[in-house]
Amino acid sequence: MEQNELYPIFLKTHQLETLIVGGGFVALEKLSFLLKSSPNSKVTMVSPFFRDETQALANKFGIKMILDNYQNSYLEGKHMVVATTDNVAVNVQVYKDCKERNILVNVADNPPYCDFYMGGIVTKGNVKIAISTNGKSPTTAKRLRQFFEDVIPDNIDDLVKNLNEYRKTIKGNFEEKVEKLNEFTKSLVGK
Ligand SMILES: C[C@@]1(CC(=O)O)C2=NC(=C\c3[nH]c(c(CCC(=O)O)c3CC(=O)O)Cc3[nH]c(c(CC(=O)O)c3CCC(=O)O)/C=C3\N/C(=C\2)[C@@H](CCC(=O)O)[C@]3(C)CC(=O)O)/[C@H]1CCC(=O)O
Ligand SMILES: NC(=O)c1ccc[n+]([C@@H]2O[C@H](COP(=O)([O-])OP(=O)(O)OC[C@H]3O[C@@H](n4cnc5c(N)ncnc54)[C@H](O)[C@@H]3O)[C@@H](O)[C@H]2O)c1
Repeated sequence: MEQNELYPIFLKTHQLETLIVGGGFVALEKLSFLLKSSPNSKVTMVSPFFRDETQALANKFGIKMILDNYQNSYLEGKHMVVATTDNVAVNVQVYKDCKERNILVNVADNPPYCDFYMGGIVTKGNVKIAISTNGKSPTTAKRLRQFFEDVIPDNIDDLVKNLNEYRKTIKGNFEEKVEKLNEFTKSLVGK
């Protein structure tokens, strides 16, 4: 069976500078999911035109808006870039400019021009699950996200917090602590 070899990482987007190029429907979708998961993300958007819905969301979250065509100078200081324009040549240029500068880049909805994919994301308190179909079916990623949002109990966060407290009370060296935490939680996976 074909395997998904992507490596998920959980970015502290409030410590990173993100640029979204374009201000239309796709920009709105990518911005919405970014902010849903990470409301304190530091985002700049550059586009000669912003749709009203994009503008409204951006205002709510204090996103920096630049009314201009993309230029490579806007990449300065950016760690991560998402290109969403309706101009293929511009998106490819963004991709090339980012590669030259070692900036992580995602040309939305265009897998060959992505260093990373956006995923389906489920958040319950401190617990977060990211879902990828290896770029094969975003619809499946969305449906799985909805499924897990439904079946994972909201109080999963209580378990995490309780274990965090319990962990502080355990005496002994690292190995003894790990053993106790594993013993305490083994019923969760029926082992
Ligand atoms: C998960 C999610 C996150 C997000 O957007 O933040 C996401 N797409 C979502 C929805 C969605 N996107 C599209 C549809 C319409 C149905 C369809 O076409 O399937 C739907 C479903 C809907 O809207 O119902 C259109 C589409 N998307 C891509 C292509 C190109 C292609 O597949 O080749 C096309 C066709 C374009 C065309 O026709 O030209 C590609 C990508 N979309 C990805 C992410 C990356 C792979 C993730 C993975 O590994 O699974 C990847 C590779 C790159 C990227 O963009 O990062 C978000 C769900 C969030 C949620 O609900 O939780
Ligand atoms: N909307 C969808 O669900 C969808 C699905 C699949 C593919 N696509 C494709 O994705 C692309 C974008 O779609 P959309 O619906 O967001 O289009 P859109 O018209 O809503 O938005 C395009 C945005 O790109 C901006 N733009 C154009 N040239 C630019 C430049 N030089 N620099 C910066 N910004 C620039 C425009 O100002 C506009 O804000 C299209 O090529 C479309 O075919 C869209």
